[in-house]
Amino acid sequence: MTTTTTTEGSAIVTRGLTRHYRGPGKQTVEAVRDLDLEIGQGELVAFLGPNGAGKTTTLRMLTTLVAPTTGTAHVAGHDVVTAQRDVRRSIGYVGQGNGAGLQQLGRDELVSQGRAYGLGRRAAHARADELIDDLDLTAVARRKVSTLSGGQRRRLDIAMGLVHLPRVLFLDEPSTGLDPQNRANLQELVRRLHRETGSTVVLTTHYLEEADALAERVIVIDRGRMIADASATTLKRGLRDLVVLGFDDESAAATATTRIARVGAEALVEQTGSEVRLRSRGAHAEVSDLLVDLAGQDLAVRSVEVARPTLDDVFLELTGRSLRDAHEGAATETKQDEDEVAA
Ligand SMILES: Nc1ncnc2c1ncn2[C@@H]1O[C@H](COP(=O)(O)OP(=O)(O)OP(=O)(O)O)[C@@H](O)[C@H]1O
Repeated sequence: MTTTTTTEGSAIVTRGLTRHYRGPGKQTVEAVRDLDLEIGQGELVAFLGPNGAGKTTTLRMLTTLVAPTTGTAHVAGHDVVTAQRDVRRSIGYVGQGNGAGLQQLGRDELVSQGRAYGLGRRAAHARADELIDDLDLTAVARRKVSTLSGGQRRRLDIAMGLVHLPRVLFLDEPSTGLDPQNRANLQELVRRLHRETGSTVVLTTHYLEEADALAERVIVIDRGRMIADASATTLKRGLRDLVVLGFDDESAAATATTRIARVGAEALVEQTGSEVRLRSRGAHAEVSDLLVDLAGQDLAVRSVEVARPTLDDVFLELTGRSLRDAHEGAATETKQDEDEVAA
């Protein structure tokens, strides 16, 4: 059965999308709560949030792998509950595990995937060769999957997700576990794919830098709820720069902290050893006035660093917690696999 949403041009539309699981002690875990979302054709979107925020559950509902408890979701115009086959035909999904079979050659995996999506033998071979070319997989394609590096396997997984030219590509934490160089390569690959194919790309990440560098739109998720939805630039607009002033020693920094707090031009003064950290809206203008004032007090500033706001600052502003801390805290929680509340 094919259903069509009323929202023209949208790749993804959700209304009140919610998923509960049964957690330890039989209490209900609200993994995703009341998500209203609209993602247009051709957008590149990142779901950003700490461990356990609900990113994977959202992706699994949008890819028909998990049924919503309540609410609705349409992907490429099809209902994820009543038109699962249509949804699956329209999407590519690269999950957190490696999708490729270990003993197969990379190219054979691509061909098998094409066949699984209904391509004829000749078409599946042609598509595999096209992807090998496009994604620079020539060396990878001739080797057994078990011998590939983490970065090579992720690239092969992405190629497998693209075999049937999906309208919407979902990537669940594509660069987790990769070293910085491979992460940068993978991000470049995603950017290029998005540019060249015009597909909608939705990825999850808990790397702030990745969301910042890659996505046109960042949807911040925390504790199952969407708490922000905008471009990284818009999210950071209005937040203060971080200014770190270095002094000769702790006592000079303490005197400077008192002075800065008294002058009151800057906000959130905090001393750590011989450094003073503060937030400033117009760091460049304010800091030069401050340096003149401190020099007038015989307080020599030995170093000045000014950092623009990051997405971590956005998360802190929204939740009162740093994303990095939230991430570590949640990582200690246990997952109760296979103990799901029936939808
Ligand atoms: N199968 C399951 N059974 C019970 N609880 C689950 C299950 N899957 C997820 N959860 C719980 O649902 C919440 C959301 O988990 P989810 O995996 O969606 O988060 P996430 O943002 O993708 O995290 P990560 O970055 O660690 O992948 C967590 O509290 C998690 O423990």
